[in-house]
Amino acid sequence: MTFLVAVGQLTSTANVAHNLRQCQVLVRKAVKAGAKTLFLPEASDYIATSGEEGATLVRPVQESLFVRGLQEEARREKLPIHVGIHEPGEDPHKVKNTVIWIDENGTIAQRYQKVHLFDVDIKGGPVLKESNFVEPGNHILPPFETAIGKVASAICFDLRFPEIGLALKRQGADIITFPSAFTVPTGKAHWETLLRARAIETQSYVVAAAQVGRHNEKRVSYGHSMIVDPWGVVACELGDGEGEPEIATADIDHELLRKIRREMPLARRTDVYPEI
Ligand SMILES: O=C(O)CNC(=O)[C@H](CS)NC(=O)CCC(=O)C(=O)O
Repeated sequence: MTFLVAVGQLTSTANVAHNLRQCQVLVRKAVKAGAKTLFLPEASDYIATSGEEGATLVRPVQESLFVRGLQEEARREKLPIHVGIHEPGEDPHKVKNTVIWIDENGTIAQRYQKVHLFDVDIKGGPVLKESNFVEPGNHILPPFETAIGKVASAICFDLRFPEIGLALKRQGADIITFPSAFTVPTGKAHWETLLRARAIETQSYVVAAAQVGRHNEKRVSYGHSMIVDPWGVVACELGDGEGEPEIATADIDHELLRKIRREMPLARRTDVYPEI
């Protein structure tokens, strides 16, 4: 069985209403292309200039015009949407970096909170301290059954930790998602290699919707949203241009998944190293 899916790419800013309109354009394009699910980037609801600005924009999902707008789209188009957002933290000064699965009825059926936070200080490169304004999650979300297969959610910087992908695969994932907002220097150096490595070692589809371009005077994202097949082939990819939000589509082919897993079983030596 084969299912066409779409990754959407946009440039979120601090204007939540505008970001929703951009995502609605992506929904239109995904529907027109015949996609059965739309995957949107990390922080699609907003990318703020500071943690303080973010704190003024974050809303609980029930009160979020962004989330409610996408729930309406999902229900109207019968199109599941996987989208990265922010939610209020337990600490009023912090937020949660989450991704939600809105099913074809418009219901939020799944939710994952990013467990690895991006705290870097690279000489001549990005300086970002996500833990200053984000609370980390403490759980992996077990892969969940959907019409396109078993989907597993991880977010952006989680991509650098093979353990999370391996754990999700062991729990039954067919498709592992990494909604992202990668920086340009780290994206150039590592993005495609990491995504392909995760696909090859888990023998799973990797779906990576990414933010692109200039969000504000401080932040630019790498783009290059892609879907990688379980053999490590880049099945579709977008560029790094700003402007109209764009989608790319690829098939999730369950025959190919089964074939690759059958032909090259990755039997682990858990007597030699720990099981993940
Ligand atoms: O909450 C927001 O506003 C959006 N979140 C992000 O952009 C996050 C945390 S700052 N970005 C990353 O994790 C980039 C990782 C990366 O670039 C790498 O691993 O190289």
